[in-house]
Amino acid sequence: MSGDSTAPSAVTLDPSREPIVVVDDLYITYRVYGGSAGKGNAVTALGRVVRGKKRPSMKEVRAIQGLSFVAYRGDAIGVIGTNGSGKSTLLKAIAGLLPPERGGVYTNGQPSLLGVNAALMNDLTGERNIVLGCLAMGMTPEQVKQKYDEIVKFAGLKEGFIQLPMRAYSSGMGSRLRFAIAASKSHDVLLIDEALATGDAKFRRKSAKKIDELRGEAGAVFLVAHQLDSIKEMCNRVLWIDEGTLVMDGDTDTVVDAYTEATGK
Ligand SMILES: Nc1ncnc2c1ncn2[C@@H]1O[C@H](COP(=O)(O)OP(=O)(O)OP(=O)(O)O)[C@@H](O)[C@H]1O
Repeated sequence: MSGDSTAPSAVTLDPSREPIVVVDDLYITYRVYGGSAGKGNAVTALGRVVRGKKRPSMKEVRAIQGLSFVAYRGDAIGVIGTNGSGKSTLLKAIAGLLPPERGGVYTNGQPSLLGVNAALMNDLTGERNIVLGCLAMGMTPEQVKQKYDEIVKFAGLKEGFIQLPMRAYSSGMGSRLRFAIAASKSHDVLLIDEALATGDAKFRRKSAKKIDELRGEAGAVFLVAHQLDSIKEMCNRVLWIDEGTLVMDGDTDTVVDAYTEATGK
């Protein structure tokens, strides 16, 4: 190392393993425009341009600040950190949903983000959501038919609920169905953001087993969860991030123990 504090944090590759995700000196910044100049719609913006006024005040939130690591085939990586440390931002960046300010994310294959707000339609029945969700993941109608029963069984909803609109589901039921849909297909890179948080202990055990299977077929799995138990059950490796920087990257027990000691959680 040169000792230059602005030098990018380098990624080191293990040549004996297949890299699936490379995050290289990644910076993500959100820009939030202040409210003092009125709402930011097109009319007010045009008015400002006509009157030669400046843009409303803008605040930058540096959510990820120079993060680097490599995920290899078969890795199940837990991402931990306190509220606002940048976990969800990192997953969205890996999914390609946020442009890097600097640095880059390279994935070998298609990333799929399964989040608490994964796009299921509240007014449609569970049944319709399964069909639409599977089609959206690229399955053919024939494949959807083959997978349908397995998804319903895995979600394990109470009798009859699959025919009800999803707005009648509890948050736990919704997250079970979301997970069941996502897990019905193997993914190159599967990103799970708190989607299992509302499941009960039995469902979490079932999910842990499923994630293990997916790890076998998938490239890599990432899991953001506040319950360290889920991370311990499901992950072989953990990234601890704080204020958008990497505090520790290592095997699950070592990192979770260090995190618990540092934060008292
Ligand atoms: N859409 C957004 N616009 C502006 N700032 C944002 C946006 N989303 C997140 N942030 C900010 O970016 C930082 C990281 O947020 P992020 O949601 O990634 O954290 P997190 O670790 O997932 O938090 P939590 O554990 O509370 O879910 C925080 O300071 C947050 O306020």
